[in-house]
Amino acid sequence: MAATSRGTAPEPPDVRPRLTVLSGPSGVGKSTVVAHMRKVHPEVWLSVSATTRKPRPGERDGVQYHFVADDEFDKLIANGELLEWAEFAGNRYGTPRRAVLQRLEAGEPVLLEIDLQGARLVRESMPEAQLVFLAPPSWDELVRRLTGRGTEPPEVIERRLEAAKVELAAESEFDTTLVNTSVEDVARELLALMQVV
Ligand SMILES: Nc1nc2c(ncn2[C@@H]2O[C@H](COP(=O)(O)OP(=O)(O)O)[C@@H](O)[C@H]2O)c(=O)[nH]1
Ligand SMILES: Nc1ncnc2c1ncn2[C@@H]1O[C@H](COP(=O)(O)OP(=O)(O)O)[C@@H](O)[C@H]1O
Repeated sequence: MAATSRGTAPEPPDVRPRLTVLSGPSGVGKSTVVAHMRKVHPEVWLSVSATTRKPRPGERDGVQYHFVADDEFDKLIANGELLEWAEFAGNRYGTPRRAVLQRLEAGEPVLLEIDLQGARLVRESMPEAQLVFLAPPSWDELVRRLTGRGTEPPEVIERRLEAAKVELAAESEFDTTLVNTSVEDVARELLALMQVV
């Protein structure tokens, strides 16, 4: 043992709020869980992504997403303004870098709700992030939820179900799996993982 380390106190536990990444197949209930969590704990900060997807009815710019044109998204990438980005089912999605880093530096927990490719990129650039996988109770229930939401035409649902198969196969890459049977239970478990409660 090196002399300099003798008698030194053990490292204090790492109490820095961590970056938490929530991922899971389209239709599993990520947005529903996050909306419930924010209703119960409005102080929890959720990153608002930029996307080239068109808004769904009821979605507002700057709330669910920053809805941007293709060339604007190109600029965000070129200027290094995205922490990560990915193409998902024909649209691009990315996490604005500055806002996330500012919150983490201010000591606040941060939640990203992003796809599998984005989760992998975050793991590479920020290995201290915790990756949480939201799983459906069953494949049939996932199909029911995605179809029942009624926001996408059949060909888009088909594309998202193809992506879902890939996402489900990657569950073991995540630190924790939460099965979305009850929105309230999952939201509570997620808050506990984020050390909010
Ligand atoms: N990589 C990445 N994925 C994102 C980002 N924002 C949203 N996503 C993911 O993109 C996918 C499609 O999102 P969306 O079109 O809103 O559909 P929904 O999640 O099925 O309601 C989901 O898996 C989201 O988690 C982001 O900033 N980066
Ligand atoms: N625990 C749950 N039980 C039943 N239905 C759910 C549950 N969680 C979400 N849903 C429903 O499933 C559909 C997809 O949820 P959504 O939050 O849009 O998924 P995602 O954001 O993962 O694509 C919505 O119609 C939502 O109301």
